Amino acid sequence: MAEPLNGHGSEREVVISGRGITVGFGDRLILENLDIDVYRGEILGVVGASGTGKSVLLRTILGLQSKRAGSVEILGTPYDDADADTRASIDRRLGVLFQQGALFSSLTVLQNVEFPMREHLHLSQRLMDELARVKIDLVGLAPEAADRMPSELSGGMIKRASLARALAMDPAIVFLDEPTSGLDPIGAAEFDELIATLRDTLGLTVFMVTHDLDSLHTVCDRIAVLGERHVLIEGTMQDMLDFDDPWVQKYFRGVRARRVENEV
Ligand SMILES: Nc1ncnc2c1ncn2[C@@H]1O[C@H](COP(=O)(O)OP(=O)(O)OP(=O)(O)O)[C@@H](O)[C@H]1O
Repeated sequence: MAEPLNGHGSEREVVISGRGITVGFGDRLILENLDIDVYRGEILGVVGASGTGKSVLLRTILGLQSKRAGSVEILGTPYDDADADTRASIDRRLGVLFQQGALFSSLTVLQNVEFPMREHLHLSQRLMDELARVKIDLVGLAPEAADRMPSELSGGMIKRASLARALAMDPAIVFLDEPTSGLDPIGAAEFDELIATLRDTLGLTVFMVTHDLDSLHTVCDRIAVLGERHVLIEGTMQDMLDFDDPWVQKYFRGVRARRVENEV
């Protein structure tokens, strides 16, 4: 297995460990005997053809999708068999940004960011407001955005607001499902930059499902490719380029990939 590229993951402390993960729907197996490790402080990009099970894997790690076999350990604790209290304390260390942003449309940005705090913490309204405004600032939104409704936000602002909510509980690990989808290239590059900055400043570990070759080139320390119901290969971008598999070659060395390579 490849070393993470940057110093953050050099101790190679595993913060997510999935072993033998098998998930199916009816008679269709999506993931079979899949192993995956995520190291503290790294940004792992999870890629694969459409329908290979990237979102299913993310949901399975989070315990939102039941599996037929396998185990998941998060932050050194077995997650599957954990009692409710242990599970809740792990959940508090995880932040999630789902594919569609998934903000509550009837709540302001501030109220959306406060939502997880309300669920998990017992804080005064004033303190929650203060903390939520810090998160809103952290993701690069103007203070006025706090009082806006999601319908009044651009796509990029929705992603940032969703990220602020994912950061509400000061998570150790953030899961991002296609965070740059629907953003224009400039918005996507800015979001990538934000993710890298947050990783550097907050020491986050990031598990990012993405189709975005720019993101893979610019912010991901390691990449895991899903295919044939398991992780086909994991490693650095160079490992991807050297890997002898038709889909991997086409994906990382295709026309779009060459354009990205020339630009970064
Ligand atoms: N709840 C479900 N019931 C039945 N099938 C499902 C369910 N969830 C996912 N699937 C199927 O599992 C497969 C993998 O889905 P998943 O959303 O994980 O793909 P993906 O790799 O994230 O794809 P994309 O890149 O298009 O988002 C798909 O064929 C999908 O139809």
